Amino acid sequence: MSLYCRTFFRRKSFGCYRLLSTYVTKARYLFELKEDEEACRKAQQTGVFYLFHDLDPLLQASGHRYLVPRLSRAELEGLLGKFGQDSQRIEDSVLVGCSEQQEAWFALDLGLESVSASRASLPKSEMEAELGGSFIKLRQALFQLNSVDSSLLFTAQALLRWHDGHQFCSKSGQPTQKNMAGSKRVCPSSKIIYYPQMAPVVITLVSDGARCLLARQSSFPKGLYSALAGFCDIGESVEEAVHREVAEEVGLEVENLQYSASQHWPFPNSSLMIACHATVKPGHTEIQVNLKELEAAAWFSLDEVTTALRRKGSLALQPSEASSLLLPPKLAIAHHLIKKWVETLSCSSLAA
Ligand SMILES: NC(=O)C1=CN([C@@H]2O[C@H](COP(=O)(O)OP(=O)(O)OC[C@H]3O[C@@H](n4cnc5c(N)ncnc54)[C@H](OP(=O)(O)O)[C@@H]3O)[C@@H](O)[C@H]2O)C=CC1
Ligand SMILES: [Mg+2]
Repeated sequence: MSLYCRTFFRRKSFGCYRLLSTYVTKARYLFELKEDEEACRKAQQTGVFYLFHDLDPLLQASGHRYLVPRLSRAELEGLLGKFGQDSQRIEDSVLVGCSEQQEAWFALDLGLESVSASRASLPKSEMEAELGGSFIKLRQALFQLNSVDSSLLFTAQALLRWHDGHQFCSKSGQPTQKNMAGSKRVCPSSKIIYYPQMAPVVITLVSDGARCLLARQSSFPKGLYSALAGFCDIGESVEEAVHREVAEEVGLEVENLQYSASQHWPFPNSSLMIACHATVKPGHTEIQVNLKELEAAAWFSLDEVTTALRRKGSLALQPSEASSLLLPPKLAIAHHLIKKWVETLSCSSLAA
């Protein structure tokens, strides 16, 4: 019995430690798969595979929802055989997680061409017919997926996209090689190791104590307003990025920064969203919108925001509501920032 299994069973007998020990066991197993090529190759024999085609995940419609099918190794080999591919192609997969029982989960894109290994894109519609599903844009499928599936597919897509864009070393120009798990790429010539990257982005909900500041870009759906967001510049701390972005976008100075939460966000590439609350200095609330960045920005009252939060299916409005304020969907961290602000303000006004 391996060290990991022993830990799992010993801790399992103490009910309250079960969750922690399962989590630790999984984390250590995934670490092992990233570090040990043979262990990862072995895990590919018993693991399951999520399929993508040109970064679009394979989904199956079930009523108004989408299910995310997974293929066993044998099913995947059978599929590849039908398209004249051997099982070597499975080594293009990237590790995206594992179950509590240490079944490893991989993602494999059969639509992207691998330049260095000269692997061709497999025909999309023939594969869909074979698999009884469709490769659908993740943005389009987002609202029909449950949160666990969407988070897994976000991760898988981000990792596959990163590998697709890093097939060559930027110093030597030579092809880079993926490790088995897909947690890095190495250039055999320059010896440079490349790791998957995320761009840090700060997102801030600014309040003046009674109202919150929301803004929109011209690309947003009509009526949609969100918190202020912006990419961190190189060399900046999160605090510096928040101060700069708010100043750049709406011409205000903020104080009382409070970290709230974070989120991986896949659009347009991989970002790490760092969400904060902040307030403006008393009396300094006049907005000066930077029209190069935003279409509009305004202060919204607790009532206006509460009403908008209550609105169901917020991105599909009735004609009578066409001029109403719309807020970001639940899966966006901006939604949670706004909801938290409403809850905090509502509690403090009740207590007063
Ligand atoms: N999950 C959520 O709740 C929310 C997520 N977001 C996300 O936050 C991100 C930032 O928001 P946004 O207001 O657009 O950002 P910014 O205010 O920083 O403006 C975007 C511009 O920054 C430049 N830029 C600088 N660094 C990067 C980089 N690493 N990647 C891409 N562009 C960069 C680009 O300009 P140029 O191309 O001209 O060089 C881009 O057009 C977006 O990806 C957006 O999807 C935003 C709001 C809510
Ligand atoms: Mg911005």
